[in-house]
Amino acid sequence: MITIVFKVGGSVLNQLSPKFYQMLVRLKETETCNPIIVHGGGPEINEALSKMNIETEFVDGLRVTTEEVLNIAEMVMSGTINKRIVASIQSIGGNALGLSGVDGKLLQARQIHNGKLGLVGEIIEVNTEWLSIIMNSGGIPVISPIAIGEDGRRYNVNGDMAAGKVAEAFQSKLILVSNIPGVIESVNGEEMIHHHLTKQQVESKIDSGVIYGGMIPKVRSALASLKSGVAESVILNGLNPDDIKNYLEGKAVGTVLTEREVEHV
Ligand SMILES: Nc1ncnc2c1ncn2[C@@H]1O[C@H](COP(=O)(O)OP(=O)(O)O)[C@@H](O)[C@H]1O
Ligand SMILES: CC(=O)N[C@@H](CCC(=O)OP(=O)(O)O)C(=O)O
Repeated sequence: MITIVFKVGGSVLNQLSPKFYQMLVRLKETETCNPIIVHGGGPEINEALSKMNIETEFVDGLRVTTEEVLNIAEMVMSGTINKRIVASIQSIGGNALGLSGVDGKLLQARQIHNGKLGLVGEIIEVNTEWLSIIMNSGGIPVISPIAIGEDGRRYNVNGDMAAGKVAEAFQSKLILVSNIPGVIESVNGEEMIHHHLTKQQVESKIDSGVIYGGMIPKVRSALASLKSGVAESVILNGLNPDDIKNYLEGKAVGTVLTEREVEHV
């Protein structure tokens, strides 16, 4: 059975309709695919930090992470958010197992940018054995992107980047579920969605500022995972559950990312 990695962004987590989880449970029950959820939690981490009067800063969509910030990110993502998703799936009869990248060394990371962003990591290895055991036992893994280093330290990893690496490890499709209908650009005062973007187009839209903030790690990790054999990556609107259904039925929704130009876009 094929695996599909669903990255659920913090932007959309609390607004997802029960239909979303029902669809995942149905995909699993009908043996259409093995879903894996990797989630984020940026807005809730911001909220927790602000309540504690801790300032936070992002560089190209990545949070500068001190030990203090890491502890809060872990509390929010591996604790509250992860268990909330697991409970949502369980409440509709699904069987979910919530873990962070630290558990069972599920996600091994190393520090990036020579530590300039603090305890921010990138995934170097995914423990597919543990994940396969969960999936083969009927479970839906729900993963929080706090990872563990070979040095034994925990690292904060952007959710999109973690999801891209999990998709890469399983050579699976990657569906990035966010609160926008895809990559949007304002042309002559009107907003349009790019239904298809290549690597080259993405880089030029980052340079020109059309793609900014949290969309940067999203598009970059989607493209990076493609290089390693992932069939396709797509950015979809989780606020419209039909988007995902339509996408799985082969209809043109959201923004599909490919290495190069393809026909039928
Ligand atoms: N060209 C773009 N099209 C759509 N959204 C964009 C674009 N560039 C930047 N963004 C921003 O990226 C956000 C999605 O990234 P992020 O907030 O990290 O989402 P998530 O929490 O779902 O991972 C959008 O809400 C929007 O503010
Ligand atoms: C290093 C880094 O930036 N980590 C992210 C992890 C959460 C995340 O990615 O959340 P979204 O998916 O909601 O954006 C952060 O601390 O916000």
